[in-house]
Amino acid sequence: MKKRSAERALQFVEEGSVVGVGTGSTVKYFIESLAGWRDRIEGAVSSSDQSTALLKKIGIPVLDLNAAGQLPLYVDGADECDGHRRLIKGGGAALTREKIIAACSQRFVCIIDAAKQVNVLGKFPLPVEVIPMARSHVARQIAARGGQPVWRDGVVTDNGNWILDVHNLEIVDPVGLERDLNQIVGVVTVGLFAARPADAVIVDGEVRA
Ligand SMILES: O=C(CO)[C@H](O)[C@H](O)COP(=O)(O)O
Repeated sequence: MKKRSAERALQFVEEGSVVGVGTGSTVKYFIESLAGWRDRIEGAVSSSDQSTALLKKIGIPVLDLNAAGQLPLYVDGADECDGHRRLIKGGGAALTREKIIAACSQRFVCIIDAAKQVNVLGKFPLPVEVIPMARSHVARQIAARGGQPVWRDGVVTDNGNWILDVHNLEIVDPVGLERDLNQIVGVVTVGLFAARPADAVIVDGEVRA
């Protein structure tokens, strides 16, 4: 189902464009299908070292976002998706670059399988990227808000930071929580994509606008 969603996303790719590419096992299928478009796109902007390596392997030029400017399309997976196309992302620890590329893209197409769909976000632990020296401070602030932060020990993001996975959250106000957690000193990025949700979601190969 992940592969079907990934392949369907090709219909959004524009001839001669630069494509924003996310991270994860679903995106891996998208990158594989993008191989057929190698000569029809200018290149890709990648959200992680992992995706960069895969893109280069199939001969797609990886461009710097600052040089590429605004992108017509960003394709990425998600860990959870609600009925308003709001997402939890960051299971692969690439949330910061993913959020930056999403912010720079006209259309964000999210590719998932049906198991990722939820009514209320929060069953999947919410990833929060933190500056290493602020880990305990951020954890205390999150605990004071009722969350249960767990350090993803041993994981260092592509930006050299650490991840806290926050359990026990029933996220009834995703935009409010995203804004609130963003205010905590030491937080780099919250894995809630609510203020800027996806524009379209492909579930099991079916487009849901
Ligand atoms: O946010 C992500 C990486 O940071 C991924 O999109 C998310 O974890 C989904 O991954 P997968 O497609 O492997 O299920």
